[in-house]
Amino acid sequence: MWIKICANTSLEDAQLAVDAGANAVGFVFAESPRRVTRTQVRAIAARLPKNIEKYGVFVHPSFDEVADTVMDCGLTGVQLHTTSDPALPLRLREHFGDMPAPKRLGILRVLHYTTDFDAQVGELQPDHAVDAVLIDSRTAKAVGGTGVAFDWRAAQSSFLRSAPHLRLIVAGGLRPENVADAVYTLQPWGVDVASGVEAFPGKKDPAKVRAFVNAVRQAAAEIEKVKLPAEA
Ligand SMILES: O=C(O)c1ccccc1N[C@@H]1O[C@H](COP(=O)(O)O)[C@@H](O)[C@H]1O
Repeated sequence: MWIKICANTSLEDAQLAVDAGANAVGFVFAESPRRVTRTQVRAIAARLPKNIEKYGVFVHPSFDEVADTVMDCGLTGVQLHTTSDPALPLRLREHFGDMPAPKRLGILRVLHYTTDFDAQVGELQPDHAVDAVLIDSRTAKAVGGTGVAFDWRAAQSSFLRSAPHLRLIVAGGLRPENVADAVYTLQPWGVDVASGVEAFPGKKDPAKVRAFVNAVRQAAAEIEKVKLPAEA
């Protein structure tokens, strides 16, 4: 299972995620207590292993903002929250190329789990520009980094009904104590966490980061064990 530890603000925290066994680290370029600058991320990303995926998180970004930041910071992926331009993923895919990993720019489109989830999935452009859909919660104040979980049980049937063809990444209010339950309930392709592994906003807690990754790996292994040979 793919694991991203998001909203890192220092090399120490990003390296902690790498050492704990995460597949990807993320950096928030949007309004947030965890916001970082391009200068910071360029310096951090250059010191991380080549094989760790490095995602930039953007809210309502322009094409130029995303494309310039990818090049400037050496990002390998982007996470697009609430964009008013539905064609943005396709424009980015055309710009960066439709090659296979590891050269491919990862594009994650964020949807919020609300009662109109099915409609949101229906509005996704069927252009194959998006590699995975990240399902998050939102509050009146924030579109990400909320620390609030959505109703996984209710979401499960929506996912099966409207998004069985999509790679799903679950986010929103995940913590070391509840992530296994989310994995068992939703059986996603990946998980993502920001505030749930922090000591305080903008600073990761090493014990929480390790416990989170271990809990996901263990839950994913349990799921594999009960799969029929044909499904595995
Ligand atoms: O982390 C933030 O502050 C943030 C701000 C604006 C957009 C996205 C943000 N983070 C993303 O939010 C989700 C879940 O966060 P949490 O685990 O509930 O705190 C995650 O995908 C982060 O990438």
